[in-house]
Amino acid sequence: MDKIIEKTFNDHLETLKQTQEQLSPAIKEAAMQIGNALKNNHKVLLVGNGGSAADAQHIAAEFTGRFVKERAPLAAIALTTDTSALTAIGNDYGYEQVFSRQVYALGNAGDVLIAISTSGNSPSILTAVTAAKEKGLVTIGLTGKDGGDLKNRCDLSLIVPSAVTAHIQEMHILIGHLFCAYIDTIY
Ligand SMILES: O=C(CO)[C@@H](O)[C@H](O)[C@H](O)[C@H](O)COP(=O)(O)O
Ligand SMILES: [Zn+2]
Repeated sequence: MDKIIEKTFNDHLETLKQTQEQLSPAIKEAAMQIGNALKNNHKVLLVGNGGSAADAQHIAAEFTGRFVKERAPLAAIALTTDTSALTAIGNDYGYEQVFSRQVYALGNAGDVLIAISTSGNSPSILTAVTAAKEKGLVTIGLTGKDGGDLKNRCDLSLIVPSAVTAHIQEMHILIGHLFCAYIDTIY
């Protein structure tokens, strides 16, 4: 176990360093797009599966609640939380459409979709991005590995330089917190 702990910390630190070096400008750009949308009375939608669903919810809650600063509540919704919508859409149309149908229903031009997928290949995430593009949303992909299909479908793709799902997720939540830190500076 000692070896596992040491290796995991070291891998995490290496991923952290590479992510800072490679993604800092893209993180800033994405944060500014989100801030711009919110300032123009648009909202942020978030999607993800498994651990990334938890990340989507975590980030949405920082916006509607607060991150660090006491500021106005901001419009963000994780499309991963409504079990009635998820089970109805999944049951009637197939799991691939659980997020896309909600994006068609709730998304408006100028809103932002944050699509979180470590592989960049989850069909439910790819269809959500397709729906978002059709409706004129700004699409930001948080991914990893080789970026998968998500890489070329989003307006902005932040590809964490790691092949390990857990470390990619660890960077995604850090990136989410950086979005929140930027938003705190403009409100
Ligand atoms: O948290 C983990 C693994 O660390 C899992 O729950 C993981 O999120 C799930 O297997 C997801 O279905 C993976 O999907 P994706 O990140 O490739 O889109
Ligand atoms: Zn996980």
